[in-house]
Amino acid sequence: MTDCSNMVEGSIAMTGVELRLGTHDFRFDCSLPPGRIIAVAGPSGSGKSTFLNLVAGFEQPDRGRILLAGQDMTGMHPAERPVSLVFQDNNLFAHLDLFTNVGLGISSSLKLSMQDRQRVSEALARVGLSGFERRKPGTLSGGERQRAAFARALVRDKPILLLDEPFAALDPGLRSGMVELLKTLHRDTGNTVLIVSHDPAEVRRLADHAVFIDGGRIGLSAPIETFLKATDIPALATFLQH
Ligand SMILES: Nc1ncnc2c1ncn2[C@@H]1O[C@H](COP(=O)(O)OP(=O)(O)OP(=O)(O)O)[C@@H](O)[C@H]1O
Repeated sequence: MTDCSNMVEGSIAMTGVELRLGTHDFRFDCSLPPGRIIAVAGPSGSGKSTFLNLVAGFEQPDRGRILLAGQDMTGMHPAERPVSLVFQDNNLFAHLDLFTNVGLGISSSLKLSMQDRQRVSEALARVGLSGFERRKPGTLSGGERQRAAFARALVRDKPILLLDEPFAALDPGLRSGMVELLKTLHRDTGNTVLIVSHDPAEVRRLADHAVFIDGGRIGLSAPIETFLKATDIPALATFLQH
């Protein structure tokens, strides 16, 4: 039977991907389901951010191919890929107000049409930040800043959303609110979410599918029910116990 998953918008596949960074070797092969929330877990230094950076295009493989939505994206610049990103430190520009920060998700030169401006306002409303348009990031709480970063990702309207520990800097109460917001946004957009997480409880609450990375290799890529039962992989068993 032919595997058609790569043809679907939002699918992520790596074939024979190899990369060397300093003394570290990475080798990834995977085909991830589109339209799902996919957790990327693993010990510190195992290669989770590197995996995301390869999908985003911030790292280029020495060998192998990266396919997004069925298209070969190997060698392509991050801006050309069907991805948007949210990092732990939200990457907002401190000297620009929220409207402008979110507008940058649409146009780096801030040439915004009336329709674009409408989209910025709608994205801010969707993350609960209506009325915050003229506020600078420094006047916001950590949770509000992270919601603004989500709004910027939303206006980009890309089929794949990459999240590198987006809630790590937030306290537990805010984290759980952000997990619910992410689930709602995912339900509304149907995009593929790839989220690096150190927190097994977060993985359980969020993910449909999970990838476990250990020593620069994928130890397991499986639906969440299988993943949570795979205690025969010692490093995964340790992760799940935390
Ligand atoms: N540009 C680089 N040059 C040399 N080594 C690098 C480079 N980038 C990453 N590494 C190393 O590769 C390994 C994997 O890094 P990576 O950031 O992908 O791990 P991680 O699983 O995301 O870790 P953490 O959970 O601690 O954030 C680390 O040991 C890191 O120091």
